[in-house]
Amino acid sequence: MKEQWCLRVPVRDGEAARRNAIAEGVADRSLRPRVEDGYLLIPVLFECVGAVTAEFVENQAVEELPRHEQIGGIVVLQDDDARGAEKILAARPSAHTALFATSPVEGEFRTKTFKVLAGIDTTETMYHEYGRRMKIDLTAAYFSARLANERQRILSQMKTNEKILDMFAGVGPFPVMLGACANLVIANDLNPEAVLLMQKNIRLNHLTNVIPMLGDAKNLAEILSPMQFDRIIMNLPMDAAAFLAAAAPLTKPGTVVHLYSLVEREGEHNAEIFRVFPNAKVTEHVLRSYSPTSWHAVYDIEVS
Ligand SMILES: C[S@@+](CC[C@H](N)C(=O)[O-])C[C@H]1O[C@@H](n2cnc3c(N)ncnc32)[C@H](O)[C@@H]1O
Repeated sequence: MKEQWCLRVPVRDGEAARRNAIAEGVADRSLRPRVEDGYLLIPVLFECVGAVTAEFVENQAVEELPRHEQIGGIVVLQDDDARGAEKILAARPSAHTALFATSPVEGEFRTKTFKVLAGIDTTETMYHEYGRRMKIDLTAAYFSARLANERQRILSQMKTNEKILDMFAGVGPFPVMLGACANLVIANDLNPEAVLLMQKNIRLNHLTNVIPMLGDAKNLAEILSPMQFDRIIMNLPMDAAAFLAAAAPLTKPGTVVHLYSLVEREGEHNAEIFRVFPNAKVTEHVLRSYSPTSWHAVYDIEVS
């Protein structure tokens, strides 16, 4: 068994990690895990090497490593720490590159710049999420693995034959994840690089009902009317509420709009939501804290 084809986790976390790897579809079940020097080596399918999800990695024991997030084969460190980066790559056989973000998320395309701290000089990787594969390029287009659970929550709410619009689709994580259960997904983004990656991701996942679109969300009603959608995803956390009026003509009674936003108080967007959708049923969920005074929230807006 080649060690670089295995996940290496402390034995005490081994059973949970093995179960996760099987659930994620990355474990090679034809090979038996084995113990070596206090670690459990879990064989990984060849096509999944370098591509385990951030969520999976967060479940592993990482206390002795510098803080980092793993997206496919890339680890992103919180600090500009080249020695720490080498340590992480040595401990994470599934990772090929360690990066440090040299800018915040910025610009219309919500991208970051990165410095390579260790490993292969690339910002591209293959990311796996609940059995789906996605090509990611962290400098070319926005991507975050942190909404993986949120995508499953939406999937679990879907009824059969839904028509879905994703107004800010990026490289397509929501469309790819929801596509197999939908009748049709229209997936729009302003960033041409994101749309190119999204096209690849649609193909990679053999979806024939997801239509990628390059455009400004503010023009979607004009282009897509008289279509009406069962579900609309609005994931532009700094500004999505400003696009509610643009989404409104594409809704009907019963449409559910999922509006993602960074907020500093509960109900921050209620006034805007009720102005555009009077009598809507609105539920707000906290997804995660973003800073000591703000958090990432999703508003589920059921149009009446
Ligand atoms: C926070 S990212 C979300 C991407 C994707 N939904 C995800 O979860 O990974 C926001 C996306 O909106 C796109 N965007 C920004 N302004 C836009 C606009 N006016 N019309 C369409 N897309 C826009 C950006 O290019 C970016 O890909």
